[in-house]
Amino acid sequence: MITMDDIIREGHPTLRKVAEEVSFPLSEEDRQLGKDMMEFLENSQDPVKAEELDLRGGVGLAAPQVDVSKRMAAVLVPSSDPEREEPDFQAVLYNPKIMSHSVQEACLSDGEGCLSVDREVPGYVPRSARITLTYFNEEGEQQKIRLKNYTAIVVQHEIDHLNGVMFYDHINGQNPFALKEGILVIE
Ligand SMILES: O=CN(O)CCNC(=O)c1cccc(Cl)c1Cl
Ligand code: NI
Repeated sequence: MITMDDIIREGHPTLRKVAEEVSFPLSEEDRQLGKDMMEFLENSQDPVKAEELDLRGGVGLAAPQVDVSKRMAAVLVPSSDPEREEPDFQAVLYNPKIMSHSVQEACLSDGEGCLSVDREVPGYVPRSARITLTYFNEEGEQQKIRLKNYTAIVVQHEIDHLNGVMFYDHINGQNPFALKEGILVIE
C-alpha cells in the first residue's frame, strides 16, 4: 500500500525527469502499481482512512511521485454534483497524451497543491480549459476523451509530472495572480 513515506519531495531528481512510456502487455509490476496508486487516492479521500494512514488528500497521483519514472498516473476526481454518487472522473492513465487543446485557458481560483511539495505556493496556474486526451487502459485499449474544467486541470497537472514539470513552473513570477484576458477562473 502506498503511504506518504513513498512519495518523493521536490529536490528529488526523479521529479524533474521525462518519464518512459510503459509497454503492453503490462508487466505485473506496472499493473499492480496502477492499482496501488488508485487505492492511495481512494484512501486519501476517505476521512477515516486518511486520518488513520496520515495521508494528504489528492485527486491525482503520477508514478514519478513514487519514484517510478514511467508514463502512468491515477486520477480520481470526486463528483461535483451532490445528486451523483460516482466520481466525475476515475481512471488509471497509461501513456496519456494531450492530442489537442483549447486556446482558452483556465485556472483554479484556489491555485494548486502537490503531494511532492511540502509548502503552499500561491498563485494562479494557467492551463488549457479543454483538452482531447488519449491514453491506454490496463487492458491496452486506447481511449480518446475530451475533458474540461476541473478534471482537465487535474489531468494536465498529472501529465506535467510525467514531463518533469511542477505546477509552480506555470505561475507568473512577476505577479502570481495575474490573469490573462479570457482566462476561465474555476471556483
Ligand atoms: O500530482 C498530484 N498530486 O500532487 C496530488 C495532490 N494535489 C492535488 O490533488 C491537486 C490539488 C489542487 C489542484 C490540482 Cl490540479 C491537484 Cl492535482
Ligand atoms: Ni502533484
